[in-house]
Amino acid sequence: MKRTDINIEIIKILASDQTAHLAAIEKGLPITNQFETIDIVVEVMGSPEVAKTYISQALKSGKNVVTANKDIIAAYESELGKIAEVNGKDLFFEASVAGGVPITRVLSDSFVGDRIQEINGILNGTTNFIMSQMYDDHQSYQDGLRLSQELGFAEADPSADVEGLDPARKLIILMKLAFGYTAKLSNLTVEGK
Ligand SMILES: NC(=O)C1=CN([C@@H]2O[C@H](COP(=O)(O)OP(=O)(O)OC[C@H]3O[C@@H](n4cnc5c(N)ncnc54)[C@H](OP(=O)(O)O)[C@@H]3O)[C@@H](O)[C@H]2O)C=CC1
Ligand SMILES: N[C@@H](CC=O)C(=O)O
Repeated sequence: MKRTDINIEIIKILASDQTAHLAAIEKGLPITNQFETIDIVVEVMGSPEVAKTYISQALKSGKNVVTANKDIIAAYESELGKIAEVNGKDLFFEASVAGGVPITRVLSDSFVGDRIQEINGILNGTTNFIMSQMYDDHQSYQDGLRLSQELGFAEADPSADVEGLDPARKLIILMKLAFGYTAKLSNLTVEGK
């Protein structure tokens, strides 16, 4: 974090099951099961329902939460946002959509006085990568998908990527931020392989 002058120090890593991490603890990693001692919860588990419960409980317990979970944010941002507000905490989710750009903070802060007409972009890296592999390198679809999994672009279950659900969820998040419109997945026409 040189350019921001912010020093982030990871003091503790929360893991409920200590026995699963004995080797890491022996190596000196600061793993704890004392939830009360954590200030900021970073949720990058990806398990939709469990993660929603954890995020909600974390906010209610007075923790700020950062999540990359677009499934949760697309479906429950309003609900979780209210919980954050009531508890005087922050819920940030920049990595949930185009984190490398980035866009969520720009939409909610920098463009707050602007009227946005439309949003265009490639919202799924996996399918974009697969198609580039097929077109540029004449790879098969399966090889492109396997490589995208090996490189970590694809979700743990890549069906959300290749069936179009992943970009649809990202679009829902962007629509809320850009137009104040809360869409449901069932409102969208989604196509994929
Ligand atoms: N991959 C990417 O480029 C991007 C991913 N995201 C989002 O980030 C999140 C994580 O994605 P990704 O890193 O690819 O996923 P991975 O599956 O690679 O990693 C998920 C991690 O969470 C752990 N985990 C899963 N369930 C639980 C649980 N119930 N309790 C504790 N730990 C758990 C897994 O542990 P174990 O391996 O032991 O099961 C694993 O270490 C998802 O919400 C995804 O949509 C967002 C933007 C980009
Ligand atoms: N699986 C996603 C990862 C980032 O959101 C993608 O391919 O875009």
